[in-house]
Amino acid sequence: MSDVDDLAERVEEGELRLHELEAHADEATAAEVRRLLVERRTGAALDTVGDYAFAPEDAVGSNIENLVGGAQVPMGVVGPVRINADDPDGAVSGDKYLPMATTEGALVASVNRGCAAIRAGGGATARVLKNAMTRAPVFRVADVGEAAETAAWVREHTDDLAGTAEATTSHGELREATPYVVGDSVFVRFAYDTKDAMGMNMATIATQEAAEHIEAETPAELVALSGNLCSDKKPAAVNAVNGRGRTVSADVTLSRETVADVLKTTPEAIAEANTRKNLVGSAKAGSLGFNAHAANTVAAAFLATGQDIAQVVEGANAITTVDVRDGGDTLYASLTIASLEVGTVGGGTKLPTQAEALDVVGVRGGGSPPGANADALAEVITTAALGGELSLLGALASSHLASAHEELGR
Ligand SMILES: CC(C)(COP(=O)([O-])OP(=O)([O-])OC[C@H]1O[C@@H](n2cnc3c(N)ncnc32)[C@H](O)[C@@H]1OP(=O)([O-])[O-])[C@@H](O)C(=O)NCCC(=O)NCCSC(=O)C[C@@](C)(O)CC(=O)[O-]
Ligand SMILES: NC(=O)C1=CN([C@@H]2O[C@H](COP(=O)(O)OP(=O)(O)OC[C@H]3O[C@@H](n4cnc5c(N)ncnc54)[C@H](OP(=O)(O)O)[C@@H]3O)[C@@H](O)[C@H]2O)C=CC1
Repeated sequence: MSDVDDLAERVEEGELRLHELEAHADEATAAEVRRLLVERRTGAALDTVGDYAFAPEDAVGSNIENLVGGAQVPMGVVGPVRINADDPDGAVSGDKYLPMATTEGALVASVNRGCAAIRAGGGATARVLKNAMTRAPVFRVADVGEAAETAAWVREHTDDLAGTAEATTSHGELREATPYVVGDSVFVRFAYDTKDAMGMNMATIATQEAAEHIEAETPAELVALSGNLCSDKKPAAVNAVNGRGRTVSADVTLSRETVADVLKTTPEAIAEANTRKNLVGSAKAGSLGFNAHAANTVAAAFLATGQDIAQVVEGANAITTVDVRDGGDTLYASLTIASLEVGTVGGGTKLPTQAEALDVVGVRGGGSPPGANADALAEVITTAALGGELSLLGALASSHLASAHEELGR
């Protein structure tokens, strides 16, 4: 009997649990045993799932549990994204390609068209305006008096809390610790500069120590290390207003000719579509996203480059503005993403296809100075997403959305 059959039988007999296989076999064999068992129990064939390119030992223990194989998503590329041309003040300058992984036909073509328009306009300007990954524990106190006492202590001891939190990391820096009181609950929203890491593990580990410091010095007792005022992976106005991860803005000015040649419409039609759709429509919908589809570029770039895909929720907190200028000769457009949570170290960024995708952008690993690579990635994603906004607004304004998806998307 092979190792695989023997281990599968031990699981069937209840001697081993599915997640205990790595204690008895290497990671590749453990995954093979799981595929066999899942195939037997469900009738599914997992031949393609089992045909994956990463080394299982690189993923098990840091990226995945109960590994069975790999999910493959087609990857395309857009660009070049022309950004901060001859402008040394941005985190990135020049022409960059951006890999995008998606199954939505017409998406890459659309973002690519927007990038062509941006190039024709001489390129976009982009800036990271804030870098603040947050974690907000919730504490229990007896009453409002104790809550006020705790909040005051936090406000007066931010430097002490920074010392405690930063002892857990050689890269993270505590920027803010903002208390919020709701009756007998106290929340403290810790915000860190996490350099090139997206920073959720880093911030969580640092905040555990800081929370224990608060418990030692105040009447507060920790209830939950994440009290949802962070706010991670849930739609939340706090992120849209205060930012989370990188807050990034990009803008471009296009000539009337470029709008006509590349986007097949006029500046006025794009501006009207933006106002009625992205502003009025979003307001009527009660949306946090005053944009057309920023999440499309964010999600596809996140999948390609090893980001935490659930944080597309925050990446959709974006506002698109459009303005007809110079008496109708030009179209000004901007996209501001309030909470774009990206890293070039940590998480999924070390896996092979993801690392290669980061190489395409030129931002694999730690930057010089630390934080520079994640800032650059944030600027490139935001600029490409601005291209996506221009292209979709153009398609809507010229009634090309349905036909484009008939042709490329089904
Ligand atoms: C499909 C296009 C781009 C055609 O657009 P077009 O203007 O007919 O294309 P073109 O052949 O004239 O080419 C113009 C440029 O587009 C790019 N381009 C053109 N074709 C390709 C291609 N095959 N592959 C790669 N790039 C392509 C390329 O950059 C090209 O320039 P060139 O390089 O040739 O100098 C256009 O009609 C379009 O963008 N439509 C909109 C589609 C779109 O934005 N879909 C997004 C997803 S919709 C969604 O998920 C969200 C939604 C809609 O529900 C949100 C909401 O509620 O609004
Ligand atoms: N714990 C949680 O609550 C949550 C976790 N996640 C997951 O967290 C992971 C991402 O967390 P994250 O903290 O980014 O990654 P990691 O946990 O992988 O940690 C990254 C570490 O890399 C080190 N590092 C080396 N070079 C640099 C550099 N140039 N800049 C910054 N750090 C550097 C830092 O170590 P050092 O700190 O020692 O300096 C840093 O803590 C993802 O897998 C995500 O899915 C997502 C949501 C919530």
